[in-house]
Amino acid sequence: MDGAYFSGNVVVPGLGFRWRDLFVAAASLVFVWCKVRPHIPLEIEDHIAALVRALFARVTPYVTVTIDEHAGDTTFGGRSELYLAAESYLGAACSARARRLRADLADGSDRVSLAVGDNEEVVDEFRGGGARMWWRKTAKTRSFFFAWTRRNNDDEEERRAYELTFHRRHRGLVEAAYLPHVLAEGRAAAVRNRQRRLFTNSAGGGGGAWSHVKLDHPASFAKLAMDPAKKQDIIDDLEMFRDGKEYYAKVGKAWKRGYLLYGPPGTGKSTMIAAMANFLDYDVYDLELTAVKINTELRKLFIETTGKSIIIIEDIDCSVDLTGKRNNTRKKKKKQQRTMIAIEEEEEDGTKVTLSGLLNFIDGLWSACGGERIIVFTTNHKEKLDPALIRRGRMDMRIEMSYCRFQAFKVLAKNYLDIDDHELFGEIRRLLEEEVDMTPADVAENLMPRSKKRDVHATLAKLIATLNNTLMMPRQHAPMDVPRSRPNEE
Ligand SMILES: Nc1ncnc2c1ncn2[C@@H]1O[C@H](COP(=O)(O)OP(=O)(O)OP(=O)(O)O)[C@@H](O)[C@H]1O
Ligand SMILES: [Mg+2]
Repeated sequence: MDGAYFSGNVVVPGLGFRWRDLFVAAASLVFVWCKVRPHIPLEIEDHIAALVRALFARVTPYVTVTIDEHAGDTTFGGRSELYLAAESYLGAACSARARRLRADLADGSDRVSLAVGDNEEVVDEFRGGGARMWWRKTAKTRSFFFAWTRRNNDDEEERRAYELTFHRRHRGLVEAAYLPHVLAEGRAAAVRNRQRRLFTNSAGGGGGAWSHVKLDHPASFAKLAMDPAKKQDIIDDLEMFRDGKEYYAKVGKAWKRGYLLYGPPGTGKSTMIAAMANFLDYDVYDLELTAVKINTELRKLFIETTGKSIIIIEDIDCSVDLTGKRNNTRKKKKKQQRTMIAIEEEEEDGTKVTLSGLLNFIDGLWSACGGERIIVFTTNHKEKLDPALIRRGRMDMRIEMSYCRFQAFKVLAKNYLDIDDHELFGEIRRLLEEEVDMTPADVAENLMPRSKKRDVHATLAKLIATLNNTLMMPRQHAPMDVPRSRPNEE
């Protein structure tokens, strides 16, 4: 007759009063509490809550860990890194099970991120359900005034925290494995949600400081016109790097990698860097060396870069004079109108940016400020670079961006005309492979439709005519021409 215990007139076993009385007493308590609560100062309410928790703690086997939003140090704007990681972790791993969520745009991003709402409880099954974790986000308003002043009180301060509750037998597991797991996964989710940024030190920052804009470049490896085998090598190398945290730690190397991209203008060096950043989901720091006056500024800029980033120094041969001899003819080029920085020898007083300063930063310094950074140099004149700058170990991969050959053309034809094959491809192949050096930028320009009505045949015929015209012109070996060669990566 178990069910009879719940009929109102039945006496609660062992206690000597009826269920109905128990129910009325509990309801009265709740009623009184609701009435009185708005008039209780929060400090007292906290004490009552602590008392209730302490009473419960005596009878329950569950342990609760609180992760407060505010932290002592200001690294994350005064917020606790663990709190932020827990927020991202729960948003990614458990929000599907939550019924009350908060949507937000992360830091000027277009991506909406979801977080678990206030006072919502979500359950996380760790180790395939072997350990159950209950998470609750709590938000309390702390006021130093009494409750009747609370509603319109601007001095109110919100205390947010995550409460993690688990069975006490999982205590060791939570400390040793679960919280580190939350931290790592939460950091990774935060990186995925963030708006990537393009930092520059030339605009606004006064040369010695970074300013940033939203990084939103459509480049991708799929759209990059180059030899497919070489492209695959680069993708493999980047993947190895991205997933190589443990490997770098094991061999005792700083988790960084250097790339040198060289080739004539318009062969896709800058496009390749954008594709790399998009592929890896990294930020980009575009370091304008000519805007940096002294080594100490350069050091500061390097230290301020964060992990998961690509630091690029474009046209390195124009930014730093590696021989100390200035070449007057180069001044004609727009980008070479920049002030040259004499770096032949490091100035005694350390007031100039020098080659040795640059090498020091590349080698030593950044290994001390965290990992996961890629540095990319670009140049139109590889032969003019100081061997010290591009030796193995500093530049791990040297990639030649070359004139457009047939395989690269096929990518552009797909991008611009949406075709995989055409009767004119044979002629284009012959011209590009055997006769004419044309940059992918120029080929792409010829493939751009001139009107809404796209005439593929006419466009390809026009490209052939342009290629033939180029063939007619006497070939100039401008100083920036790299010797014609098949794309090959060193
Ligand atoms: N390999 C390529 N694949 C696809 N598009 C390309 C390629 N190379 C050039 N382009 C097109 O040409 C434009 C100019 O290319 P990009 O700026 O990447 O050349 P670059 O090698 O960096 O030149 P520079 O040496 O002058 O800096 C790009 O916006 C892109 O549209
Ligand atoms: Mg470029």
